[in-house]
Amino acid sequence: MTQTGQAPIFALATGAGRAAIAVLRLSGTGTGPILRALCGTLPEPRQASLRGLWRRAAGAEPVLLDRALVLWFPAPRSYTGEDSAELHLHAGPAVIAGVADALVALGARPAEPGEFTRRAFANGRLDLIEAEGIADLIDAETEAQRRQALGQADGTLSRLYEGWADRLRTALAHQEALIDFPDEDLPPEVESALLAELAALRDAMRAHLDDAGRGEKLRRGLVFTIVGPPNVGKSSLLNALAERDAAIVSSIAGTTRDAIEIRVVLGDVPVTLIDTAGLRETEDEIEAEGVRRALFHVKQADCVIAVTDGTAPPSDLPPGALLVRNKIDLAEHARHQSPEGALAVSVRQGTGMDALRAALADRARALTASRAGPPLTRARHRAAIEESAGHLAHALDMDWPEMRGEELRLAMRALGRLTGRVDVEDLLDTVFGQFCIGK
Ligand SMILES: Nc1nc2c(ncn2[C@@H]2O[C@H](COP(=O)(O)OP(=O)(O)OP(=O)(O)O)[C@@H](O)[C@H]2O)c(=O)[nH]1
Ligand SMILES: [K+]
Ligand SMILES: [Mg+2]
Repeated sequence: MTQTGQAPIFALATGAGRAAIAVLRLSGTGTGPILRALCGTLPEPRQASLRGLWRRAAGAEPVLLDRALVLWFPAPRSYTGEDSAELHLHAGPAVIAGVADALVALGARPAEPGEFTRRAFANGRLDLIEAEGIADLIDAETEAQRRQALGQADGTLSRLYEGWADRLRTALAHQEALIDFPDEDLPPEVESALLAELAALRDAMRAHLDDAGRGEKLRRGLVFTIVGPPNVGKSSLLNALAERDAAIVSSIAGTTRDAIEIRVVLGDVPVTLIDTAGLRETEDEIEAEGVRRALFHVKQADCVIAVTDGTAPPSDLPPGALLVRNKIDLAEHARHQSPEGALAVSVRQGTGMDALRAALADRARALTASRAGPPLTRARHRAAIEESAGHLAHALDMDWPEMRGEELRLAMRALGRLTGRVDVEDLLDTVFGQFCIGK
């Protein structure tokens, strides 16, 4: 990883679309001279200064492109750790294009997605876990997601993993002492303390892994699938929760065929709510495909909302399904007994809907609320920690010190890949490719 000498890159840091201001970011060797060519003099470091931005071509009159606030961040005190700048332009497309052209003429090139953050990583400004936290912060839609992402971006999660890596390093040093001085009279406590520490570390990792994917679910959002027999009011329920007519409702059984997905926020967690075809035996080929899709979405769901109108709920409901008995406004349905634990509602009249919304929000929170400590948030982290814990478990099974040492080294490596300390070149494209351009 190179520390310096990176070519200058630029990108819009703000989104596309009509706006008052567009922030253009510039970073890399040569940012200073480019800025000077563009606006005459370098502003004071880290102070917003109003400057005219000029295009100067040989043999032509200089052209004023915009008057903009310019910020100059000399290395290393910048996001990337390189010489960087921000241009706060008027956000018109012609202004942005004109300045971009001028930057290209001055030797800069448009940035790849995530390239600024990748440089920040290369310059040791943040580790991989923190970089992923920044990507999540950009994507966070709810307060709960924001909190989790910030805990990762600000290093809380990295400190947990670094703490394990430090303990492992110490354990490895003790193990090596046992290998190097087999005949010395090392007190027997050294080995027993080492084994106890390895077991404690393995258990800490397992406890962190064994969290039912809470952090990963909060990051991604949840899937709640609505199922039930035809005509019980599944689509009506989806529309009520979405507060719009997303799905067709009719008195004809078999109305819904394709699964219909909408995004809602329940309990401060983004949830994809899926309405499905009514479950029944059918000769109709299209409806049968709808039923097949419904069952697929039941399998994928974090929570199944099983709707009935007082008739028997679908058999084979997954454990934890939320039972909803609809149409209690109708006399012929009101006399049915609610299945145990079912919420009785009338989607049409709104009866019981607040209780149902509250129950769904509770469910969403329960599936995602972190327990002790910062949660695991990505499959990449899970894989590395599983690998590390696996090597620790092997190490504990080994009687030969050399083999135990080898397992400990492998456990270290897996942890090192987490924060990006070792062996990560092949990972970088995957991690940074997920970023938007300009970050
Ligand atoms: N009386 C009453 N009718 C309702 C209620 N909820 C839905 N309905 C009616 O029940 C009928 C079926 O509603 P849908 O929402 O299409 O039912 P569905 O379960 O999606 O039906 P399929 O997609 O065909 O499986 C419609 O005529 C709705 O207006 C309710 O709470 N009370
Ligand atoms: K229907
Ligand atoms: Mg329907």
